[in-house]
Formats: sequence, C-alpha cells, structure tokens
Amino acid sequence: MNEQIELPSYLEQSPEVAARFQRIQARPEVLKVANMGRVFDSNKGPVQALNDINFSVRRREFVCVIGQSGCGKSTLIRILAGLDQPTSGQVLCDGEPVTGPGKDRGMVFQGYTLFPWLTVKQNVMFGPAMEGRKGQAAESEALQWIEMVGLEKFAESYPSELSGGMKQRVAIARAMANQPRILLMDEPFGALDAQTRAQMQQHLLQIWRAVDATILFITHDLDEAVLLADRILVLGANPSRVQEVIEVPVPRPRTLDQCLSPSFLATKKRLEELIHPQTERKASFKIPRLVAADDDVL
Ligand SMILES: Nc1ncnc2c1ncn2[C@@H]1O[C@H](COP(=O)(O)OP(=O)(O)OP(=O)(O)O)[C@@H](O)[C@H]1O
Repeated sequence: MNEQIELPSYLEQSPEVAARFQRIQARPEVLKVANMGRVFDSNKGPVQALNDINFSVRRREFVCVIGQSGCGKSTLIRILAGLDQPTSGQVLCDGEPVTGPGKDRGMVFQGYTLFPWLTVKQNVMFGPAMEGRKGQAAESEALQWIEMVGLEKFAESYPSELSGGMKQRVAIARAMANQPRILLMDEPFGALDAQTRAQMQQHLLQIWRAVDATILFITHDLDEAVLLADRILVLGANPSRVQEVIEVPVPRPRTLDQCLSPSFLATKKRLEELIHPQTERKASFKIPRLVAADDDVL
C-alpha cells in the first residue's frame, strides 16, 4: 500500500507555540546584525562571502543557522565573535557595536579547544581567573558549571582522559563560566557519533533551560536544527543572504520522540526544499576508470 502522510504547513503553530513566539518577541534584542556584508580579497579577485545580512536574536532565544557548504556560516559566526570584521554594516551586542572578541560572547567550536595541560576545573576557571576572579568563590562557581554539565566526578581529570562528548561538555561549561550574554556554537557536535550527539543535544537543551543564555548555533544537520531551535535562519549562497527565517512550530520541551511528529517533519521538509532545491542540477563529474574493462570485478 502506498499511503502518503499529509503533513501540516510548517507555518501552522499551535496556540501554545504562537504564545511562546509572542513572549520571545517581547524580550530585548541581545544581538542585532544590520546590513552586514563581508568581502574577502583573494588571488582570483574579491569574494563576497556575506551580503546584506539582517537579523536579530532576542534574550534566551535559541537560533540555529543552516546553509549549504561555503555559504558563509563560519564567516558569520567569526564576525559575531569579533574574530573577523564585516566590510559593510554592523553587529550590535546589547546595543553596543562589536569591535573584537569579548566576554559577552562565548564560543564553542567543533574541534576540542580545551587546554590539555589543565584539569577540567582549571579549564573552566581559566576565563574567570583572567578577569582576576580566583579563590574559593571562583572555584565553587566553576564546580557549579561542571556539575551543570554532569562532570562533577571528572573535575580533576585532564582532557586526554575524557571522551569527545565529555570534552564538549567541558567546553560548554568553560564558555558559560564567563557568563556570556550569547553563546556562539559552530557545529559543536559535528565530530561526535550519532548517539553521543543525541545525548549532547538533550544536555544542551537542559543547560539552556536552566540558565539565562541566548544561543546561536551553526549546524549542517537539519534534524538537529529543528530539535534545538526556536527559529532557524537559512542562509542562501552566492553571495550569502538570509533566505528564510523559520519559526519552528514544534512545542517545547523537545525530546527525540518529537522527531517523528507532523510539525517536526513539516519543518524538516521545508528546510530540505530550501537547502536542496529540486531544480538543483545533478552533479556531472567523470570518475576515472580504475580497472580495465575486461577485469573481473564483482
Ligand atoms: N579568508 C578567506 N579568504 C578568501 N575567501 C574566504 C575566506 N574565508 C572564507 N572565504 C570564502 O567565503 C565563503 C564562505 O566561507 P565559509 O567558511 O564562511 O562558509 P561555510 O558556510 O562555513 O562553509 P562550510 O559549511 O563548508 O564550513 C566561501 O566561498 C569561502 O571560500
């Protein structure tokens, strides 16, 4: 039997979800990106990586950014972090122009960026210590963050003694210990196996619910974006612009079970239409013949 399930529109929101978006709209803007562009000079001439990007993120909102490879996601997050500068437009964090890195913006990358010579606790205390916050109070605060990510038994361990998922949990605790206004995450779970990744997604949602954190999260994974985000920013390519902003209609709290709900599937379908349009030309490349035609293969 070839039965097709009729999906609702991804624009359809239950009253509960619509009310949540109204509440978010009423909150102050933590991050504002206005008419922002970035042109790189290259030996083949200028490369317009980002063009006229406009969006804002409100307090305690969870925003995911998706887009095809090379559409400028990393460039965007590097500019938001203050690690790169736009060539036009501006970025405001709490109304102040971003001119460089700052403790109001924490970063978690895909690669494990812990200091290998420091213990988990020392890694988490690193930022506060640079600010002059040391001693018993700073230590017990660090231990609270370590507990929040469920690693209290590993406070004295070194990064080499931890799994990939555990290292990323330390990276989140370390970023949060600086009490950032916004946490910028660039494919933080990209290197993890599927099961660990699913656990980390739930862990991140728990942390986000427990603290006053605004999150901007880059991912290639459409399921991950729908599972985590309030809104999903879809970047189009050549040059990169905000192609669509999707308000995820899936109610919270989110669990893995919801990945099969009609609203989840409808949102994912819309993302697929945007990221992999039907009209996209099929790849036409030639694979060199590696064996002679008369070889006996398979
Ligand atoms: N330093 C640079 N010099 C020249 N061009 C650059 C530079 N950095 C990025 N680009 C170009 O800008 C565009 C966007 O790159 P970016 O790395 O931001 O994309 P991305 O969406 O993060 O890609 P991926 O998903 O593959 O990581 C690409 O065309 C890239 O070649």
